[in-house]
Amino acid sequence: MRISLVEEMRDIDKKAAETYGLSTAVLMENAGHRTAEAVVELLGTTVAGKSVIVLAGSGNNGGDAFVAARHLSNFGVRLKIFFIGDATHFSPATAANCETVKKMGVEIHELSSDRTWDRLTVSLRLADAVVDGVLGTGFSGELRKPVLRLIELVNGMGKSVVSIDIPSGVAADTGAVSTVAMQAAVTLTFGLPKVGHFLCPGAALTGKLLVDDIGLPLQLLEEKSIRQVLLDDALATTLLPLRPLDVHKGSCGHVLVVAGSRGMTGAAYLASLAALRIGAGMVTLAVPESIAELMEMKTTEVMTVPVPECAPGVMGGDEALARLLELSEGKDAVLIGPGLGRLEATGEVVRKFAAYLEKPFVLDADALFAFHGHLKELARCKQMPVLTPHLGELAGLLGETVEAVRQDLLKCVREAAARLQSVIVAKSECTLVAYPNGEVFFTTKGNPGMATAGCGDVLAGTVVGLMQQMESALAPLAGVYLHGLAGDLAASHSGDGLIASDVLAQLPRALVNLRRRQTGADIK
Ligand SMILES: NC(=O)C1=CN([C@@H]2O[C@H](COP(=O)(O)OP(=O)(O)OC[C@H]3O[C@@H](n4cnc5c(N)ncnc54)[C@H](O)[C@@H]3O)[C@@H](O)[C@H]2O)[C@@H](O)CC1
Ligand SMILES: [K+]
Repeated sequence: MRISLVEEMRDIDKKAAETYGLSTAVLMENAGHRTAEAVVELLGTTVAGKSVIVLAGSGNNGGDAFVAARHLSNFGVRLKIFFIGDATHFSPATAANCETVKKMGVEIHELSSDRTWDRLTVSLRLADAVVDGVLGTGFSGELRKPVLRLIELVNGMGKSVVSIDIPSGVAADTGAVSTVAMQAAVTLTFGLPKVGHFLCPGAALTGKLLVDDIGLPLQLLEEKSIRQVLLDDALATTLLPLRPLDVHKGSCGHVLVVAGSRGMTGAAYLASLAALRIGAGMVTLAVPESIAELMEMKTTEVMTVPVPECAPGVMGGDEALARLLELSEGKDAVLIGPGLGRLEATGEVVRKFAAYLEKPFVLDADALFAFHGHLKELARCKQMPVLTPHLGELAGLLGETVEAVRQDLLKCVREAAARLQSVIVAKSECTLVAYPNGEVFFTTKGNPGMATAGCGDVLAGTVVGLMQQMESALAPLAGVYLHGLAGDLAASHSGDGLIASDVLAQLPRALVNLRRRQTGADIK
């Protein structure tokens, strides 16, 4: 499924009317009807006699709310509509639907006097649910004062809110909130989900997201010019080919992991084991020579190779580079970075090694730090690098603050992927995988418990471990999906106390889960 920006959704609506003869009135009818059904689903089957407050603004989001009110009234719900805005701005479809509910005798109050605000406060206390049709995708800028007051009032009541299209006050293109926004229990969106449903704070305000096509032609919803794609189960199932019967350890990929320093052996362990656990045939782990023996003891299936040091327990210097170049011969994919340390002598080796590589490789953690102030070198790499930064690392790499990066994360990663000619895996509540051609994949797998040391090392190892098993450019997608799935499986036991080793341990089960989906076998 694609994820749309506001302009793209407007374009779909326009084409629906001009090319397919589908009027706004028809789409609004479907949107409002489905909203009423979503309220019924929330309240349970016996809605007759239940009390619902419908909040309507003067845009088409309000028009959807008037339609929903008509259907809810027909279902026997006790209903009050509170209107905020300027009725002279109604579109013809919104005006017509407002007139219809008025003629049906549904109570409509305009929030223009203290008395109506008082009435709303009392009605909200008694309400079983609230329908939020105040602002949809047409909202921009700072909330106007009366709307801000309304949203604060509703949020303060703690009622179950069904938001139409998007929680009022959330910017649909970014998920940003300027002051406040409605806290929804359920959001019912139309045509395609919007970017703001997936990125925080919008994602946290959306509640359960339902997507309804409201009858829009599939051709419009699958328009290739929409470059945001949801990495859902259906898409993930197509990525990783089944393991051939005559496979051998050489054909599944021999991976080189360049990682670790004194005090950071865990990162090297987690990344190298993750590559094996996701199905790579062999893993060679290159670590600073003084910790090599320790790593030998720590790992069983991983082969350990010592690399010359520039400081105690830290790899670096010309000899280290020579060793890495030699080690990369015959390997299928390379991961550089977890726990390497941030000495300049190490960074120099990382940059020179990356520039030399002509095979798929991942740069993570300290290898990303090595490129601070050297962005042009990234763009000049012979092989397109895969970068796996968390938002702090991404901000550091781009010389921005985390707040600036978060402000419009989609735009930021999309531009960075093009500028750095790299695949960027931006780890967040919704990990984004951005390609230099402008395509960005969103994943909702994973959970807040995974915000813990070492999970990034597991992800980097997962991605590199997949690179020889599939088209290497798609490995970040399969890797992010399987790592998120493993995290969800681990969270079902460990919850917020989850640690990176739990995720590592669940990688094979995530893989089994994916295989069952691919082969149609029962999923447990
Ligand atoms: N064909 C279509 O265009 C369809 C649109 N639909 C609905 O239409 C919505 C989009 O409708 P509109 O483009 O009319 O926009 P909205 O209804 O989202 O919002 C426009 C209204 O918001 C007010 N507003 C904007 N910024 C504000 C601010 N900072 N503070 C306070 N008020 C502000 C404007 O004054 C205007 O009244 C969608 O979200 C969806 O709910 C659905 O009916 C399905 C079909
Ligand atoms: K809304």
